[in-house]
Amino acid sequence: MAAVDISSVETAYAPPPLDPTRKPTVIVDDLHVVYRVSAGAKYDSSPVAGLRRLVNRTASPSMREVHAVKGVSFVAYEGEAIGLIGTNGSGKSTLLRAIAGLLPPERGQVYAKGQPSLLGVNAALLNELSGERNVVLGCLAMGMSLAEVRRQVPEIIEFSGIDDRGDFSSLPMSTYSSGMAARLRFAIAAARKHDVLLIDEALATGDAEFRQRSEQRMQELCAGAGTIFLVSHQLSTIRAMCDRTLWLDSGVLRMDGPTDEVTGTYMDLYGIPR
Ligand SMILES: Nc1ncnc2c1ncn2[C@@H]1O[C@H](COP(=O)(O)OP(=O)(O)OP(=O)(O)O)[C@@H](O)[C@H]1O
Repeated sequence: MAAVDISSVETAYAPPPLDPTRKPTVIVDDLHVVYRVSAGAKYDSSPVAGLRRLVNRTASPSMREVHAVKGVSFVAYEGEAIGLIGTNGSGKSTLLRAIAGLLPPERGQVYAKGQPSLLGVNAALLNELSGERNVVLGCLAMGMSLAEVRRQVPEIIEFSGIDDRGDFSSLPMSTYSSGMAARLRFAIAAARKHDVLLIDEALATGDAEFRQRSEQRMQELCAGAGTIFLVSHQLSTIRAMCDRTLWLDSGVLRMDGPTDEVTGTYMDLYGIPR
């Protein structure tokens, strides 16, 4: 994507005021996330090499820092569906992982109601197990009882639509297309009520019909007082599903506001036709 001058957005941006009448579900306060990676190409990161360095008291090779999220602050409320947009490497996935508690803040704080669930394209399902076994495992991992899981399995498989063209639920996940796997992941996650559900591009590989169904399910989750964060490069998906959008650029929160306004400014800046 061509370099653009973002300074006009920076100066125009003012964060939305806090709303004391609504219940917050996620508070992110001046969050900074830093990755540390070895700068040396020949760096041996194995435990044995680490122990050797410890015993010999040799210094670790130089580490490079990637400051992926820089001073992000916002408050999310019950019933909101919030889109996260930004170019590649702008820090969207890092922010979601920090909200899920999977990455420690370098500075600042994340406060969240309950345990936010991260539903990503890399969510841990086991390729060698059948779709149905993965549904059982996924539901148990989300804390459902076995009786509840047994009740829910047929409904989850039906919602995912993986059996629409044959009995795929009894086949190993390794035989699924990426779209089918994404549909199953979403169906599993959507089977439970979440206080905070974080979705990272999981819907991008689903077809139009499934996107419509998942949009409806997301609206139901929000109506049940949950908060949803959705990372997507598909601005049409964000516009269809989210009432509010955060725009990240190089780890900095550039805009936070109504989806139409934020995506409109983003599209104008990058010359994307509306
Ligand atoms: N595990 C990691 N180790 C080191 N740096 C990382 C790691 N993961 C991400 N980064 C860096 O952090 C920055 C933000 O990456 P992130 O994946 O959060 O961006 P993103 O907006 O989700 O990108 P995309 O749209 O391409 O998925 C990038 O500079 C990336 O190179």
